[in-house]
Amino acid sequence: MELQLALDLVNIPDGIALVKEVEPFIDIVEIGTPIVINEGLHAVKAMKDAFPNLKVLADLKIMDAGGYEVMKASEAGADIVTVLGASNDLTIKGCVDEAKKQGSKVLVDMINVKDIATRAKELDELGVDYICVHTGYDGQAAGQNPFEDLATIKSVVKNSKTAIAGGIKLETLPEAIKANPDLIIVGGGITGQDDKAGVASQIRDLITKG
Ligand SMILES: O=C([C@H](O)CO)[C@H](O)[C@H](O)COP(=O)(O)O
Repeated sequence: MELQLALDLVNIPDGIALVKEVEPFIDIVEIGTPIVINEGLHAVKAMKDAFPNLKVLADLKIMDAGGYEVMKASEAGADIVTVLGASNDLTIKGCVDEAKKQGSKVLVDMINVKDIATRAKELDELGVDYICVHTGYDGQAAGQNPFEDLATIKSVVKNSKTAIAGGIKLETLPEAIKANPDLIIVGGGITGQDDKAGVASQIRDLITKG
C-alpha cells in the first residue's frame, strides 16, 4: 500500500519546502489541480527536479485530448497522470496508449461518477493503471466520504490498482486501510497539520502495519 501526499493549496516553493519535511514517509507527491491551474506543468517539473526519487502525480483531471495531455505531463516529469472516469472511452484509451509510450501511468479519478461499479469494470477492461474513488472538496463539505465507493470498486476490479482520496485523515485512515487499497491519498490530513512530519510518520506506520 503506497502513500501519496496531495499538494493543492500551495505555490511551488512552499510545496517543495513541505515535501522536504515529509519526504521519508511518502511514496508519491501529487501536484494538485489547483496548482496546475495556477502554475502550469512547471510545477510538475520543479517537483521532479527537487525530488527525483519520489514519484510525481500530475492531477490534471483530463476530460478530453487525453493522449496530448498525458504526453505533455509526462514530458514535464509526471510518473502518473489523472483522467476523469466520466470521460469518453476514447479519451481514456488515448491516455492509456500515450502513457505506455511515455513510460508513465494513468490514474482514473471517479469523482462524480454515478454508477461506480459499472464504470470501474469498464475502466479496468480499458487497461488503466489505477482507479481512484474520490470525494472532492465540495462533497466533503456536504459530509460525504469515499469509503463505501472503495468497497464497491474492490468488488469488481480485476487488474487495475485501486486508490482512495478525499478528506482522509489520521483518524479516518484505519477505515481506508481496512478496505486494502493499493494507494491512499492524503492532502489536508497532512498539509493542514502543525506537525506535518509527525502526522505523516504516524500515517506511514499505520499503512505499514496494514
Ligand atoms: O483532488 C483533490 C481535490 O479535488 C482538489 O484538487 C485533492 O487532491 C484530494 O481530494 C486529496 O486532498 P484531501 O481531500 O485534502 O485529502
